[in-house]
Amino acid sequence: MAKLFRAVIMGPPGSGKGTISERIAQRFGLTRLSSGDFVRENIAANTDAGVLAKTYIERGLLVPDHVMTRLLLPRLEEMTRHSWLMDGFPHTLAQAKALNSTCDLDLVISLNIPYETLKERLSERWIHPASGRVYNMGFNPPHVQGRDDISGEPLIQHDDDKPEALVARLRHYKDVAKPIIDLYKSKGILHTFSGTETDRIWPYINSLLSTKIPGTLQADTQCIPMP
Ligand SMILES: Nc1ncnc2c1ncn2[C@H]1C[C@H](O)[C@@H](COP(=O)(O)OP(=O)(O)OP(=O)(O)O)O1
Ligand SMILES: Nc1nc2c(ncn2[C@@H]2O[C@H](COP(=O)(O)OP(=O)(O)O)[C@@H](O)[C@H]2O)c(=O)[nH]1
Repeated sequence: MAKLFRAVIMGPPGSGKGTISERIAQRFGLTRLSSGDFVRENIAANTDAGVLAKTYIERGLLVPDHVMTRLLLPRLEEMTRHSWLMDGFPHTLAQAKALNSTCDLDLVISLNIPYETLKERLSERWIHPASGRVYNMGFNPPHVQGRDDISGEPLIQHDDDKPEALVARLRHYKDVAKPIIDLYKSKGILHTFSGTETDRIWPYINSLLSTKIPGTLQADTQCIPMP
């Protein structure tokens, strides 16, 4: 039986992880997994891990590694018959190691986007908080200004996306991502894409994945449950 395909997309805030993973999911039929969506779902469902995660998010903090792995790894273990692409996890080396002992990743996409571009994009990013749908007033504006296309509900901007918060977020990303990137590089599965426009990067990602994915989507290799 063909092998399953498991991939991770990494990059600083605003680098296009959400936008590109949506395109990959549509084009290749992978299940798109987003750590932010998992966190929001668990908070909404009041699970133990969700209640705990909320106490950090409310203070503008990242969710600690042990809570994130408790949230995510069981979901991955359920995905035994799916190929997937993960956005937002791992965010730390500890998370990368936990993921490593659960699944063999086939490929990691790392997006390398200049700071000025990130700043511009994030200042124009608007979000529908309930669904996580992302808009950009220049690049992919909503049909009706300030409203989500599907629900019609109001869009919001994250305080985090303001330029004054961005410098610190990017510095933090560089620090935490370096050892993860080194780890994936040493495994030979890292592919880095640089540029200022998603539409120009996309053809390269598309052709890379076309060489890696064909016929790989219906296998039943398994994620091994963590001890
Ligand atoms: N891997 C993770 N480790 C710790 N906390 C996480 C992780 N993934 C998500 N979270 C938490 C902290 C985030 O502020 C929150 C929402 O996640 P997410 O929607 O990915 O954030 P974001 O939209 O600010 O990221 P980005 O700007 O990179 O798109 O969930
Ligand atoms: N102008 C412009 N905006 C883009 C481009 N690619 C993505 N965006 C927008 O930039 C913002 C950040 O993209 P997103 O996919 O959310 O990045 P993430 O934070 O890495 O998940 C969103 O508002 C996107 O709609 C691009 O090529 N040009």
